[in-house]
Amino acid sequence: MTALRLGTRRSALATTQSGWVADRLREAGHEVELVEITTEGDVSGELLTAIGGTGVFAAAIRRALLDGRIDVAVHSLKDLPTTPEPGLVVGAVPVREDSRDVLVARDGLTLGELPAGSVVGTGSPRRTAQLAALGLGVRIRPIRGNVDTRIGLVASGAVDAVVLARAGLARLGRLDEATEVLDPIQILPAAGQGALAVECRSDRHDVVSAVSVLDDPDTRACVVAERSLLAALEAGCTAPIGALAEVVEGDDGLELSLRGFVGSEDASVELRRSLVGPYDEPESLGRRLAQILLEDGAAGLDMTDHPTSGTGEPVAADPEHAPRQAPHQPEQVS
Ligand SMILES: NCc1[nH]cc(CCC(=O)O)c1CC(=O)O
Repeated sequence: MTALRLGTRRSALATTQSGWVADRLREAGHEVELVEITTEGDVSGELLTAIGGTGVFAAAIRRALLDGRIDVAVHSLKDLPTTPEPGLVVGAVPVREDSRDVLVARDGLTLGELPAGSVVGTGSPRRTAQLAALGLGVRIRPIRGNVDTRIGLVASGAVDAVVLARAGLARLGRLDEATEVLDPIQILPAAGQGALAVECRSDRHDVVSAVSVLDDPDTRACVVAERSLLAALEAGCTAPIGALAEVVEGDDGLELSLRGFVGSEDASVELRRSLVGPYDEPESLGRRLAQILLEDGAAGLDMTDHPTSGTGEPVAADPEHAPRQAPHQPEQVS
């Protein structure tokens, strides 16, 4: 096999993630060449929920795979639509980072220490709905932009705090800027958060076999359960849904524990349920938990992708706040 062409977006997070996968493949004896891909989400300044959700990032990369311009693509799993793409396969789900969200607040504050009326920036309906459900009296301001931009909004005083994925900060080496790790009891992460998907063409058996060494079965089982929950709720990737699966020790060996949150951004609905099931049936576990959530009240909610309805003016990705990256490289909503 000649060098594997690994497609990557140009953002700091994307290149870090792709670089990590490239290094693992090189360790396994493969030659790897990085190929840069620009996506619609990278060039538009719109709120992501307004331009069709996070799928815009995955779509351009998937086209490059299908066209044969690249052999391998690395996605943040939480940004990958649950609908399978014909002709493509997730060849590996590497071991995942800590899946939790973190708070980055002014003056080292925690969520509980933020005074009522504080402004929390997030473009994620999932984070908005769960923050609202906590009843803290904070105001949500919709924002977008890459990690650097979002942290910059706290530094400049535009917002009092932002909520980010811990995994993103960890990969960028900026974990020390988090002021609190948010317990999933309060804020459940997005399905697949902290995990990567290594995607390739299903007819390229040489590539499928090369990337398979990166697969972590426990992580794969967990993210399959989480994504099955999302799919069974027929929810878009920007829906106000949280999901977290963990491998637990059962009476007869390993089992999967799955927790789910479904809510609305105005906190009029907030549902949390959990279920434990067999390790080797993650898909059914997700479907069964979705059924319970639907029966208990999620059925009436609109969970298709829709523009987020925060309480303040959107704060666009401001180039001034992102000195270390070009302004057209925002991260996705989640
Ligand atoms: N929503 C965009 C996005 N996609 C993946 C990550 C971080 C890494 C991950 O969750 O795997 C982030 C940043 C964030 O939500 O703060």
